[in-house]
Amino acid sequence: EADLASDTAALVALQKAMGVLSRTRYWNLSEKTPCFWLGVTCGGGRVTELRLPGVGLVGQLPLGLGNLTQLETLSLRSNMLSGSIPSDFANLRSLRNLYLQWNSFSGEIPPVLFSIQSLVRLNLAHNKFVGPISLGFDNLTNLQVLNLEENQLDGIIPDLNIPSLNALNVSFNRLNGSIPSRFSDQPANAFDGNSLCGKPLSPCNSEKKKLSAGAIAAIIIGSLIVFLLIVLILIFLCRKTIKINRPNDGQTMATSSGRLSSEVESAVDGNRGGGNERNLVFCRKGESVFDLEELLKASAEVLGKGSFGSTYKAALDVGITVVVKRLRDVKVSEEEFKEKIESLGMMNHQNLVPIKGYYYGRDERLLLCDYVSMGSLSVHLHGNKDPSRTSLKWEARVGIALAAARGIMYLHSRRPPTSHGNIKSSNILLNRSHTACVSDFGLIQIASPTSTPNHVATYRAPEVIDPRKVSLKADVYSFGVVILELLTGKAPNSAILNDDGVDLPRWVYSKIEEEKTAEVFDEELLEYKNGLDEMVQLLQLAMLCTAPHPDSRPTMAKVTSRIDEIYHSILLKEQDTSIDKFYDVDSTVSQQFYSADSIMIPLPPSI
Ligand SMILES: Nc1ncnc2c1ncn2[C@@H]1O[C@H](COP(=O)(O)OP(=O)(O)OP(=O)(O)O)[C@@H](O)[C@H]1O
Repeated sequence: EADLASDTAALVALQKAMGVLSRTRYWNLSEKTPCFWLGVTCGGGRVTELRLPGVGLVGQLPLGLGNLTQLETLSLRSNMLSGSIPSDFANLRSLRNLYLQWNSFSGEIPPVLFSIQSLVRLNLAHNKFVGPISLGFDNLTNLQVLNLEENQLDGIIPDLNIPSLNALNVSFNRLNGSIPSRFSDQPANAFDGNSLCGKPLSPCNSEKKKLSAGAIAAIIIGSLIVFLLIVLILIFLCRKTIKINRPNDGQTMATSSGRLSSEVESAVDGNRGGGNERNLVFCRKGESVFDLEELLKASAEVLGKGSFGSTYKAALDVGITVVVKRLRDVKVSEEEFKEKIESLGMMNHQNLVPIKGYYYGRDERLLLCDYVSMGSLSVHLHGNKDPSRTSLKWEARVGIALAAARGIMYLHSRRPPTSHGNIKSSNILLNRSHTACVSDFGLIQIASPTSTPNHVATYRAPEVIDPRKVSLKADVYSFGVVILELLTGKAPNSAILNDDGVDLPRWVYSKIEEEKTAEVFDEELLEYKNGLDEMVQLLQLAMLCTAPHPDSRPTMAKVTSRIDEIYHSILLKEQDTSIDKFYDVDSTVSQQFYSADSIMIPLPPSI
């Protein structure tokens, strides 16, 4: 007979398989009941909810979870789970909500899911499921929401007969054919990124009328003429130098586009000839799926002009989008440049933006990295002050700080340790899962900043006179400024501060000294009255990081573990208040990161 003891056994099996849960702080085995463990909710003496989103679970789910026969909600979203779904999930007879999105589950959609008839919401989006969408879904007679977005599913969309289903999303798979008419009232974007036709997308050309030979010949000749005209226009356009408008503000995305060649081709050409043609060098085998010619042909957009030169987003014809950085002022020899970039290219961590490769010519040095699509932290915090915009939630801010800290800690823990040298909010980028990744690491040691924009200096530790002489402790200082930026919502180079001639740490110090600590926090954070303790803890950490003397600053390892504790304490509180909006009610992760409305709650005058 199943009881709380068998629930506990299931959780212990999960804990054993998932290293991260072994930290007794979160799942303390000496407690009599698991009902107070992180992410666990009980009802009627049994475990009814298990929510562990984004806690770093890695590997395959073990057998045993099937013991949780009263479980109603299982959320393991945004982890790094892989493999398949254990067969004993068939025993989860009460399961209504299963959220497994943003993991790396693979193989065909496991048939065991089709036996969980109680399912109401099933989210398998952003995994690596392959194969067809099975008619087995028809067994799920209570299903209301099915999200299969961004997997690698192929074949047709079967005519699933699930009367309760009111939201289906199969976008970004490899599906083809016509959309069954029963799904024609779904939004068109639920089918994007496939080869589908029929309502709500454009109609399928099912009726092929017979054409005469003459008509066919006329169509072919007509198409050829149009094709030739297009080619001629394209050749004309490519020869003409297309001026790319640069944005005035480095944080604004340019909208006008042209070819990358219009910016860099002449300088690259200068390196060619004499039988000494140079090409792109890729850091990892298997990435060299395009060459310099193709890169130059890519359509390009200026992302901004940073301290090392201009940065472009280049969309190649092969379907890959990369970021190209022109390093204006490379100070090291070619040999040193190659060695350094190749060693930076070996840095492999989920919170770093990987360097893909480079081009080294006489007049032109290009650096290639992955394009990170959801914009920089700087843009999210300060980009658009339109009152109707959505603000970055408190939990998301701390999650970003934690992810960035992990990326930087990875650099610091290399042998020999690598300093980042240029930590700031425009170098912390958010990927599609809103995970923060740190970019531009190590570049300061090979390229001199062409200019020293004000905003670089505002992140720089006071002891750093020569920006190339960076240290691990100087990184900790810059990261401390980023934390203050997250807490205050103020850009370190903002006019309010700079007009008074103070930098962000000094402004915060002065507020604390005046006993006006409450004024330090971003107004948008005031709605999280429950988070005040953690805000103060994070503020204390940021103050330590920005201590004027480098020896007084903690190491990145200490900073990371402290933020980790603060983050988990926030998760635990959310758990206590069981605010459903925090997790999974919606099928998209992004909606969980932002809150639209901010309610002003007065803080005590001093803390
Ligand atoms: N890999 C990337 N993916 C997406 N956006 C990027 C990427 N790298 C840079 N950006 C964005 O492009 C813009 C310009 O970047 P760039 O690195 O040239 O300048 P910066 O970050 O402002 O200053 P710095 O050169 O000192 O790092 C910034 O808004 C940055 O957030």
